[in-house]
Amino acid sequence: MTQQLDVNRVSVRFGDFTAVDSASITLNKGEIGCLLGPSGCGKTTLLRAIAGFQTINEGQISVRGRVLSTPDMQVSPEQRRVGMVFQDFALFPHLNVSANVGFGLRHLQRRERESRVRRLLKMVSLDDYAGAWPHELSGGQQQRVALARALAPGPEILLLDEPFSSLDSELRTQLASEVRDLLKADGVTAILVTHDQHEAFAMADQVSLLHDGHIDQTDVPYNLYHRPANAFVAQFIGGGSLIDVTVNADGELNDRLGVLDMKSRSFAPGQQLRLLIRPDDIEYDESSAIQLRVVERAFRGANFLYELLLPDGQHVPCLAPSHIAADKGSLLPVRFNLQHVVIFNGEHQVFT
Ligand SMILES: Nc1ncnc2c1ncn2[C@@H]1O[C@H](COP(=O)(O)OP(=O)(O)OP(=O)(O)O)[C@@H](O)[C@H]1O
Repeated sequence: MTQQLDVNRVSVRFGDFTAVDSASITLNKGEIGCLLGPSGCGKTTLLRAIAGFQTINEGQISVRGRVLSTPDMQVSPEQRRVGMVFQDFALFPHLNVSANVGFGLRHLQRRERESRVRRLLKMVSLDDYAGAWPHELSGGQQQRVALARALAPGPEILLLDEPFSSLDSELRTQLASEVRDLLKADGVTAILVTHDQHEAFAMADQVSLLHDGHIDQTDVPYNLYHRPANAFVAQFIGGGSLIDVTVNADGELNDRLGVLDMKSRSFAPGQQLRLLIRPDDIEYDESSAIQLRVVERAFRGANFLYELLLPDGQHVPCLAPSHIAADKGSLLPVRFNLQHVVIFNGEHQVFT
């Protein structure tokens, strides 16, 4: 497979502060990557470096084998064949939909330009809106126009910077998977920046989770969830809690969790481990003898997300149907149902 993007050990510093720390990403042609992470982790800085708006202090960025950035050299953004879609649509308000999409195609003959614009509008299902003005379109439609405009010149790589964040959350995930289908159908290589894991999972083939400027893990969404490389990834993805546990004399973890057989995992009695508890690992069960006190609760529509207190003072999350409405301070009968046991020894996951 042809390698399209190669970001090789790139660092970006602002004075003494390292915003991106030796980040590496490779994408093959047609692959969709994602930079995911909390605010301030360096996502936008890295994307800007790939676009050519940001100088780098270490490493190298290449697209299709052509070196675009090193600490000593930087190809300008216009010469990179990189398309960009931003959060705020940024359509030209005085141009209609067709003219917006055709904006980067002015070098083409009129007939060729019109036919490419038609094809792109069809691709984003807006062929009936060619003559419409941006203000006549919904947010989702405007973002599809912005996407068609960015794709019009045939970029070698498309960069999407929080493209759906001004849309409401339901539309966001839906549009993310629609855009994925469009990019896949056209074989476009793309990188999405987002802090929303649902958007990341709906759209990307591989997700790089950034934390304080460095990439903690690059993986397919399934592995980020089920095989998190470290405690940060485990807690960021899926909103879990890591609790301290001790292996008992029989080689089991059995205190408040019900028995988990650790024998096959070669842990020594007395060994201290950390166990990842995700909200859906703890179920409401009115017949259970385990009763945990409610510390916090948040209404999530179909569910309540509870924070529960373990006898030793640690907190765990629990997702319960919203008809189970236990007040703060009351006891909730629960059962641990650990579908996928994720165990950490110190910072690192123990693969079992
Ligand atoms: N031009 C700059 N000068 C100094 N510091 C900067 C500059 N640009 C970004 N930073 C700092 O670098 C860090 C990373 O910023 P960046 O915008 O890349 O984060 P982000 O992950 O995209 O965050 P967000 O999701 O909030 O946009 C932040 O601490 C930010 O304050």
